[in-house]
Amino acid sequence: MQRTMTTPGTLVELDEERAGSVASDVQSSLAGDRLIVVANTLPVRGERRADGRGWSFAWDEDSLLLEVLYVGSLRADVPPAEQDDVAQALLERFRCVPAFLPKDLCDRFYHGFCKHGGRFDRSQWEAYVLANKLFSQRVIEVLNPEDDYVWELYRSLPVRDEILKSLLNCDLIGFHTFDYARHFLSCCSRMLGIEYQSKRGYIGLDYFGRTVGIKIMPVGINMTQLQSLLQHPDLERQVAELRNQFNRKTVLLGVDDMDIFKGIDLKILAFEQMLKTHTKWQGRAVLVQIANPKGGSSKDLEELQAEIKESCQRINDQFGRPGYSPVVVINRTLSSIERMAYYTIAECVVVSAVRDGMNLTPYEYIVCRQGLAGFDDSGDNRPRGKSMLVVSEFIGCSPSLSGAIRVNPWNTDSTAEAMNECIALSDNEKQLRHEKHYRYVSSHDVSYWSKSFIHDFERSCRDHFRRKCWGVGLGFGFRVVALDRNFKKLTVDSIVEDYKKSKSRVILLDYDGTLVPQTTMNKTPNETVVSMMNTLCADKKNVVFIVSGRGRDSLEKWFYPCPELGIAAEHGYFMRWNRDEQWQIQNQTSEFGWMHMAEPVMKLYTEATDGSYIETKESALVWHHQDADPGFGSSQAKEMLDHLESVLANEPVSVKSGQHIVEVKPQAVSKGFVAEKILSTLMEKGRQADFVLCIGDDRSDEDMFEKIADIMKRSMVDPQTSLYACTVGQKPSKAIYYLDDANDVLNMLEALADASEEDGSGSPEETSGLSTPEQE
Ligand SMILES: O=P(O)(O)OC[C@H]1O[C@H](O[C@H]2O[C@H](CO)[C@@H](O)[C@H](O)[C@H]2O)[C@H](O)[C@@H](O)[C@@H]1O
Repeated sequence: MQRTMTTPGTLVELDEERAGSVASDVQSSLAGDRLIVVANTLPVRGERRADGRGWSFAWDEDSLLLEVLYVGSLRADVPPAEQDDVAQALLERFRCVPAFLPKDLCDRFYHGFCKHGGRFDRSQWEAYVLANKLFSQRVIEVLNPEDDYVWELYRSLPVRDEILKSLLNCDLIGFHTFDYARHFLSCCSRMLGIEYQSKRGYIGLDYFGRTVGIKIMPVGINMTQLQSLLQHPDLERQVAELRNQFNRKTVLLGVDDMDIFKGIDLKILAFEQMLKTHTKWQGRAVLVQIANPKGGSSKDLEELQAEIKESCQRINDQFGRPGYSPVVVINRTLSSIERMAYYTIAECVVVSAVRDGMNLTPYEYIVCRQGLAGFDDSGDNRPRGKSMLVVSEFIGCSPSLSGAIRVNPWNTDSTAEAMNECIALSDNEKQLRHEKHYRYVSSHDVSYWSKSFIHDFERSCRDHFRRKCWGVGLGFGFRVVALDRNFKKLTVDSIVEDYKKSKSRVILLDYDGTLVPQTTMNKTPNETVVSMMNTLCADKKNVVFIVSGRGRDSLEKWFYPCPELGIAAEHGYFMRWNRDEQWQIQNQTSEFGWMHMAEPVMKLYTEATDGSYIETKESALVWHHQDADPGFGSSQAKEMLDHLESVLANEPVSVKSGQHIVEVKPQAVSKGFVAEKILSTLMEKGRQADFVLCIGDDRSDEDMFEKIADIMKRSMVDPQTSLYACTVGQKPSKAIYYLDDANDVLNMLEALADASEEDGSGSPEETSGLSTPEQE
């Protein structure tokens, strides 16, 4: 996040000095453009020295190493007294900034919250929040908001609102697969009502004035690192030992962390099934399962381990013989070289996780099976390696491995068949599949992935230098908001002051979402609103209008007790200056043949979208989807908007979406024209306005804000006019002011009502007069 200023509560601008005051000693020693990677664990392994004095650290060769500054936790329990020294050493030697998480917190946040598939546990969620807080404190210590890019690597996203909204403070959010991104986008739509747009191949979500980029790119492995391990002198020896141990048997291999999502139990059952149905493999095939212990304990994990043990016992009893154990489970963490030796001898790797992030096991396997041989000299550029994969369709690497056999791991029979097919295929077929995979894995490695991300990252942040971002709120309420430089909260004192000074005022008020909250079921204005309208209207300096998309019947009924109130209904198709006046009809629109074209289209969508309905107004048709399934309703609305636009392309209408509605209305009708009409009528009567207040919450109100700004330029109002164009809710708008909600609007109007004079006082020449042009 660049150029972001953070402050609790409402919008208050921080000056550059204060914003930069988070700079620490660490930061000043690492000045310049930097990328900070925040991840659960640092790519460093730490061990207490044998003599017990101090610590030794080394890069973790299983991690993805990038030339960046890392912030993350350390996989070692460092006592508080030693933490400062360890932090200093890690920063100087590894560019790593450790967040020291107490072991108990680590267990609850990672093994508990992130890895537990059962019921929601609030204390684990609190641990997750606390752990993230500790991470963020470390990030803040080293962050230079003007120069740094922060890249956060999340491993799981199991909680809804808070995590979703916090994530949307980012500029770019990456996913390994389209499938994961699709779920995320659907959550944004269903929970927050935000729809994505796709422009030139890039997906973006508009949120609080910013565009949050969505990137889909699976991570790769570190080819350089793996290839150097392939040259390790121990590898050849270890491969030879394993070949000897498995003595020409066909090895199927599983390499997984021991946790409840990896489907190790399902894999073993499928292997048993394969031995039963394809008996030729009895005595010839071995399943080697490396189960890397990850620490942590739970009832689920204990049950799983007991089940695995029991299955292995059963299979080995039934199919084993001297010198042959069909299932071998290795319950320890292997060194990288040992693991590579197993990959090298395996005919097939089986990944049967029921859920996983990316899972790079198949990628490592493919590279090991290629070995250092490169391409042979037969001239056809064909690698000599053979590799076969059975992969769960629920893991991130699955879509990239087009030569693998994809399975639903819950389906034991089909996984068993896939295992058989993999090992039984011809060598030629195995080579072709391997070739395809190797080309992909070797070209889409981690450096390709990180370059692509950094490129998109820079593109997403490019705009920041032109716009102003603000940090608003605290904790989970924190949002990054990009707004126009002049956008500010409307303060009651300043508007009241201008109100009192002015002599001819125009007050234009939208209805839904402005005078009544969008969430209220009963839309009738309450007594306070009615009485406030009357007080404002009683001041002869005021012209007050309700400017709404609603039909004239309801507005007329609701505001019957307000005889002096002007009403513009159906976005101004109908207008009257007070209750005694006849409705004026926007006379440029008399052709409504388009309704016969629009209605059947809306009917189609209504039939297909449970909870939706059509509202037929005198000049417009509205399709409502507020009561439909949120995700489905908004996707149908999008589709309908396109559909109507193409059907009505040659008609004089506009098709617009609003708060859970899609509306078709005459082109010549808009709230902007209403504003223009009122102000020009007053000007013609020599009562140019010198105070204009215009408030609204949705897109149709933006027409008013735009038109009023234009009117100011065209001198239709007094050059000294106090112009208050105000949107409801902090969001990008053509208005210069905002109020937070309908409550704020009512408080502000109440202050204006209090400052009003019942008969407008002043001398007659000073008043604008409320009589309509017609009455005069
Ligand atoms: O211009 P406004 O005063 O903001 O009115 C705009 C629309 O208001 C009505 O729709 C709204 O209320 C409906 C419930 O009464 C709700 O279902 C919908 O989502 C809201 O947008 C009215 O029915 C529309 O014709 C107006 O255009």
